[in-house]
Amino acid sequence: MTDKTVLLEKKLSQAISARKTLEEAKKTQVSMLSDFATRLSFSCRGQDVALDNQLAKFRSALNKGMEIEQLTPLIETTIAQLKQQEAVYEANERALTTHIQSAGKQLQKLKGLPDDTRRKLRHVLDHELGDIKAVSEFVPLLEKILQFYMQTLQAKAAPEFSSSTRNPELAIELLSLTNELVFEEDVSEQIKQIKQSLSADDSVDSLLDNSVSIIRIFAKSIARERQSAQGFLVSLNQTLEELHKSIVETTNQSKSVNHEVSALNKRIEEKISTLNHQTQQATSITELKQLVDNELKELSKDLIERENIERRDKEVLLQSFDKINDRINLLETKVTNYKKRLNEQKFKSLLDGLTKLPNRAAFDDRYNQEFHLFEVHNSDVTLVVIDVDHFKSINDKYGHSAGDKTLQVIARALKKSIRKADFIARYGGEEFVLLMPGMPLSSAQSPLEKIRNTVKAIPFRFKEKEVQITISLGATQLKKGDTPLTAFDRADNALYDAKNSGRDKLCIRE
Ligand SMILES: Nc1nc2c(ncn2[C@@H]2O[C@H](COP(=O)(O)OP(=O)(O)OP(=O)(O)O)[C@@H](O)[C@H]2O)c(=O)[nH]1
Repeated sequence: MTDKTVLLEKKLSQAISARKTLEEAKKTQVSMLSDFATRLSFSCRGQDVALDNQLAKFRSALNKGMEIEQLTPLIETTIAQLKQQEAVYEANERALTTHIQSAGKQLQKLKGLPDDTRRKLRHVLDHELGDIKAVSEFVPLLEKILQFYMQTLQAKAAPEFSSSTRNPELAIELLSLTNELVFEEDVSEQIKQIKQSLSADDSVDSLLDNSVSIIRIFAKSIARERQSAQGFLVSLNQTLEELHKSIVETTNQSKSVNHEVSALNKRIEEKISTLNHQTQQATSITELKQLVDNELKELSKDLIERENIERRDKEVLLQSFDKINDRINLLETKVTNYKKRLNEQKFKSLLDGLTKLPNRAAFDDRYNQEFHLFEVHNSDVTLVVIDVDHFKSINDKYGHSAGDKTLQVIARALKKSIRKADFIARYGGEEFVLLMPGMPLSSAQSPLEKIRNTVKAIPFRFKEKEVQITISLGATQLKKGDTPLTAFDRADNALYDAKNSGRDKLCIRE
């Protein structure tokens, strides 16, 4: 073997080996490509039956290892089919957007859609829907809209007032209304039970029951009050009529007696004048004596008769006066009784006469209820005792009525400075108490400081002098283990702290 042959052989062997490597590489590439195409075709499966069949043919051709020339027509048909499918996709996407838009708009029109849901829905329709770039992005969006539908359906399906729905604000309002009303003694037990029930159970069902009971009691009490007022007026009228009759009778009696007496007087006068005339005509003492004797007898008869008439008249008059007196006394008793009843009602009333704020009795009632609620719900309740500083000196310097006016102005300012849920009362003298349900002590400090400054800023003017009046406040929060008394004492001690540290201050005791 020549050197040339050896070289040729070596080159041939190298060429064969290179070709093998190339073929192997191509085989791997084709296999990878075919695998990729197969997987891709699988992921498109289920979109369209014709496309599915076409892709199945393509996969089988790849698996059989068909040559590219054989695959080409298959690929071309598949591409055409895919293009068609793409157009269908785009149309579907547009239709989906339109459907979601219109479903969302319908949902927006529904009543009872919760506010938060309405806001989120608007965001989905106005922003998120426009940002969609692939069909798959519709899925979370649709999930969201489905949730909105469910929330709306739930809100609609729930009865507006489920019997177990709770409404503590309404319970408190009913309690304070019940406190402000004045009820008769015989329903006090019933009212007590209603108040207890309002404190213990603030479900709508129980509130409705209690409201109906209160209205019933109130309607009954109004009817009774009206009946009693009517009865009083009828009996007043009757007594006045009887009085009038007695007076008319007495006047008539007096008139007729007067008439009789003046006729008698006339007769007496005539007799005296006749006697006078006859005495002048008499010629002898015996005749005169006889004449005077006779006339005097007649005269004394007339005088006795007049005396009798006058005595009788006096008796009748006295009787009549007694009758009138009795009637007037009766009238007086009736008016006094009625006045007493009105006064009792006023006394029982829970408003303080001077400041028109709830009084101490009203506070005690409310405080006990609030305490009970605190024990049941363990809610935050702040209790504040407020006292006007150096109030005695206002009385001393500017008079008691200036003091009264000051209390009225401060009471009005306090009332205006608190929340609707708060309860303020005049506890006595120059002392006020404030209950702040649902308010933790830590949050109460800022509004209480505001109240202090509001009172301080009131421009009082006495005897042409500007006077600044301040208040001291002691606050605490009801806590576990408290009794109404211990909590109140704590607030009172906080007030002493404020007084002892210079007044015009808010002090707290936890
Ligand atoms: N004008 C008026 N004065 C009242 C009324 N009720 C209580 N007072 C007076 O309020 C004063 C309260 O005085 P004190 O309790 O000594 O307290 P203070 O003088 O305000 O002093 P500090 O509380 O220590 O700042 C007393 O003089 C009472 O007579 C009221 O309804 N009208």
